[in-house]
Amino acid sequence: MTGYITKGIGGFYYVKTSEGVVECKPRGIFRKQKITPVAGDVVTLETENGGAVIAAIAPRRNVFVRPPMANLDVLFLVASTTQPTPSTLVLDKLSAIAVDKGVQPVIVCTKSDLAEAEFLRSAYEKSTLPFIRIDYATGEGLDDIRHWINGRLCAFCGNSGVGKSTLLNALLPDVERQTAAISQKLGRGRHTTREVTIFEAFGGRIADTPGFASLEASRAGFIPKEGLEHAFPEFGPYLGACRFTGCSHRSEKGCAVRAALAEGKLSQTRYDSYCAMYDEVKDVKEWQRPKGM
Ligand SMILES: Nc1nc2c(ncn2[C@@H]2O[C@H](COP(=O)(O)OP(=O)(O)OP(=O)(O)O)[C@@H](O)[C@H]2O)c(=O)[nH]1
Ligand SMILES: [Zn+2]
Repeated sequence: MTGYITKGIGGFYYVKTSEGVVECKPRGIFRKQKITPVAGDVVTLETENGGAVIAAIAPRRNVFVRPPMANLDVLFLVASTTQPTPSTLVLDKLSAIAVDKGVQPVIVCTKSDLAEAEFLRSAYEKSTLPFIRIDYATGEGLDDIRHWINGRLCAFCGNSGVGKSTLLNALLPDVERQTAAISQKLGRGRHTTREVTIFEAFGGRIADTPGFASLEASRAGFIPKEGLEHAFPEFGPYLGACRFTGCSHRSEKGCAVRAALAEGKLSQTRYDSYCAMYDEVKDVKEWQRPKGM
């Protein structure tokens, strides 16, 4: 029997299969191999001593350590127009890590009733990142989010106070009922919201990830300087067209990326974020790079 892990608590895992949610433990072999199953993992279950055990974990498309989850398709980067003030650098760092891990970032702008969304919209207009403006008065943007969720495993991340819970509740008014239903099945009295929990909704899956509230780019991933240009997908058409191979796109003559920027084909804030990220990693030596990210 196969399924995917919806939640893991205290060494137990809850696996959604075609026959419902099954509580199980991983086989001892995983501990020996130092592999920890995480929410989102696709697993094969077998019966051992009358109980279900995780016998195999399918190869992961990607994995995050904090919050622990695997096989993410879409990361919604939630930013508010104000309160808190948005930072394109933070958004660009997180989106770069997402792209580097093969996750589609989608920028979601909240609190459009409190301040203009124009600053954020124009920052992403020349990027390839989808930009969704939410307006609860008209319902604008909510269908776009539902479309992105359809058929995919998604998570929401953003600073405290940007409006993630508000958005989730607007999308899924019965979220509390679902949470209750799932925790009842979990039994054992372990009712906690600290763990990643995956819900099914809108033809896809949403990971409720408390940890993504404080997702810190520096902990979530490390992109070496050679990889950085690929984490800004809109640079793609210009890569390889620079005069010098190995061009860092900062000050070299004949740089096609800078030419595109000068022609207004690229966003200045995105380019500035690229340069800031490049500066942060340019002197990090091979042996100093964080492992396992
Ligand atoms: N005016 C306005 N207020 C909003 C909007 N979205 C959220 N808020 C308010 O902003 C505050 C924070 O919203 P939350 O949904 O709790 O934010 P969060 O991102 O879940 O915050 P954490 O739980 O701390 O991570 C609440 O008082 C919300 O009512 C919006 O679109 N417009
Ligand atoms: Zn260049």
